[in-house]
Amino acid sequence: MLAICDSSTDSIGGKDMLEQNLNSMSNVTVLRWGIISTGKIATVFVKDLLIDPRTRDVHDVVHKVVAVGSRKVETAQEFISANAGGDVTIKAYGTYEEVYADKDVDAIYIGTPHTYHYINALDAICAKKHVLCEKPVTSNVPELRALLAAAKENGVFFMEAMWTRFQPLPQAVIKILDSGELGAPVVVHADLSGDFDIQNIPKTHRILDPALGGGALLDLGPYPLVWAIMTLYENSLNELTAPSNITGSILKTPLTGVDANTSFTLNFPKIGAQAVLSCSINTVATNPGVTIRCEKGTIRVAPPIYCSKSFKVEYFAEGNHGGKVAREEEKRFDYIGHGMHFEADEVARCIRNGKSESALWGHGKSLLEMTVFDEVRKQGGYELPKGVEKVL
Ligand SMILES: NC(=O)C1=CN([C@@H]2O[C@H](COP(=O)(O)OP(=O)(O)OC[C@H]3O[C@@H](n4cnc5c(N)ncnc54)[C@H](OP(=O)(O)O)[C@@H]3O)[C@@H](O)[C@H]2O)C=CC1
Ligand SMILES: O=C1OC[C@@H](O)[C@H](O)[C@H]1O
Repeated sequence: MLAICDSSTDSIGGKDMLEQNLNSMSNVTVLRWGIISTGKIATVFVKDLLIDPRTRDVHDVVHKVVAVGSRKVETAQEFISANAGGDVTIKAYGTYEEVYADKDVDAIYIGTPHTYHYINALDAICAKKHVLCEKPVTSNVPELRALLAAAKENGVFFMEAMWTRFQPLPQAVIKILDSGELGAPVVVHADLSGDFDIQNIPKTHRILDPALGGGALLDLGPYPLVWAIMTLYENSLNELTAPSNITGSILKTPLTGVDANTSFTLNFPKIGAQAVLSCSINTVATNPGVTIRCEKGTIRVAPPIYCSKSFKVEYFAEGNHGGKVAREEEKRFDYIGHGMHFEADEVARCIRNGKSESALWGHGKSLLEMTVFDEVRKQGGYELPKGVEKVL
């Protein structure tokens, strides 16, 4: 299982430079990953995993890709050549099952389309592998509950890949809110939209195909929602009190019937705050992508809200209720890589520490997310085709 190395051990296999250099590092946890699927986001994830953590000033964990599974072995081989420098120590498999069964794999990353997350994660969990599963974690709440029960039964770590939660910018925003300098939050607006050129892409594209959970809500909705969760649900004044009165409105595209434009709201009565959220697949994102309106000022987060690199804070003049800005600050963030390594580091640390879930993005927050999506789909009349949801 997980290898914990100190300077006196040679228990890490492989011959690449990074591993050889590990001999000079002490107490480093090496997490050995199996990658499920070879699509767009799996590519980004693997590239981030393979950045030498020391260049990111991370010295306690190291990620090693040991296996890649695809529906075709040739695709897995091409993926390794293109994204892992053709590393011959990485095993290419033509089925996902072989990755789950591989004894060298500690943790599985799942990057398949939404409606496959449940079955892929369940198979991995049943093979007693730890799991990091792309967002949205499942198609609905019952699927997620079944996965959480399976993870508990098999004693494995499970996390939705909500990478935004682990990035430095949101942590800085949360710190400002928690400092109380801006007073309590009142309204949070967040949007993630993307122009997917839906009139011209094939109807089988995952963003349009209802069988793959297509549409804006399940693909883009997790990001406005994570901002609401981070700023309102997690707000120290709210004490993790669940939102009430979830509303949702869906405008479907006649192309395939998936939601092209969705807006949804959540009330947080304990702190008197509301989240107003939206997502679209046929227009570009708003700028700012997130606006956090507080009693004494406003935070504006630049798009893309899933890995924003800057935000502005406006501080209102003392005693001014008209919103006159007395002071404005801009904060910028930069880091090596795309930003998925932060969540991978969290997985490695949680597993090293024997945790079943992350304290930052744990099971309860994924459950809240899926509860919101189920409710919004219900109110908006968006049903997935029969048989797509594996647990109802
Ligand atoms: N965190 C983030 O920023 C992002 C997350 N995502 C999430 O990741 C997931 C995948 O998105 P993305 O990488 O863009 O998707 P892609 O279509 O690019 O890749 C999906 C991969 O899943 C595998 N797959 C298995 N079954 C199917 C099927 N029936 N149809 C199509 N592909 C299948 C394929 O890999 P193979 O052929 O090797 O088996 C395919 O390459 C989604 O759930 C999405 O929400 C997506 C983009 C960004
Ligand atoms: O997670 C995501 O973030 C970026 C989007 O372009 C993508 O479709 C989505 O899956």
